[in-house]
Amino acid sequence: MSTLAESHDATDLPPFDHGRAERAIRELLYAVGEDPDREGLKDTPARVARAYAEMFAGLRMTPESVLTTTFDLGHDEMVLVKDIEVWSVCEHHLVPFTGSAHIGYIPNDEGQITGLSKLARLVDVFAKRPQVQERLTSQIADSMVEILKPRGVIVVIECEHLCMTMRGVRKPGAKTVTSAVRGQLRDSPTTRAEAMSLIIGG
Ligand SMILES: Nc1nc2c(ncn2[C@@H]2O[C@H](COP(=O)(O)OP(=O)(O)OP(=O)(O)O)[C@@H](O)[C@H]2O)c(=O)[nH]1
Ligand SMILES: [Zn+2]
Repeated sequence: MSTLAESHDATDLPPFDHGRAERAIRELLYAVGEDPDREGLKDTPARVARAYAEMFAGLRMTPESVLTTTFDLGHDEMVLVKDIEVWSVCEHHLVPFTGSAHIGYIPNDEGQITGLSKLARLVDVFAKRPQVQERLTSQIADSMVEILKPRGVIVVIECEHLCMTMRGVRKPGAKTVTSAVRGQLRDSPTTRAEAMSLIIGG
């Protein structure tokens, strides 16, 4: 499994190689029996390359670059942002998985908290990469621990994987739920139960 440290190498990556992606898409179109030079497809390799650059933009982003703004509000109790939309790409089939992330944390003793939108941005840093849902979940939790140094973190993600819906086992509606719990939220069943009831409840 890749570690948080690996994700920190993101800024060392060369820029997205549009030419290479376009050549690969042309090849793929030949492989499926299509003619990439026919009218309807002639711009497709370039379009797909641009789409992939966007879908995998998180490879070139770091959690430090988004978890920047912190406020010293002195609030030392749980902060929870629910229902953050997730769009990621399954690294096994390169098709989307989509759903919601719920992120809660208990700030450290100084009550140092981050901007709410930064948590949603953090989801995209790790979602916009070839992913598996388990790693997406733990990378979000571990980067919060490392950067915000909170007393506890809980990340719950629920997604539907198109590789299980549009192909293969074909089970639309099946949802995968993953969680990563760190610090006080892991150690204290009462605090964890409170977080879970906030996530599950209205
Ligand atoms: N644990 C985990 N598995 C995933 C995720 N996304 C896709 N998968 C699974 O990855 C597995 C890949 O299985 P393989 O047998 O190698 O591939 P496959 O023949 O295409 O498998 P099927 O999807 O069952 O047709 C499948 O069971 C997928 O459901 C994920 O985020 N986490
Ligand atoms: Zn898949």
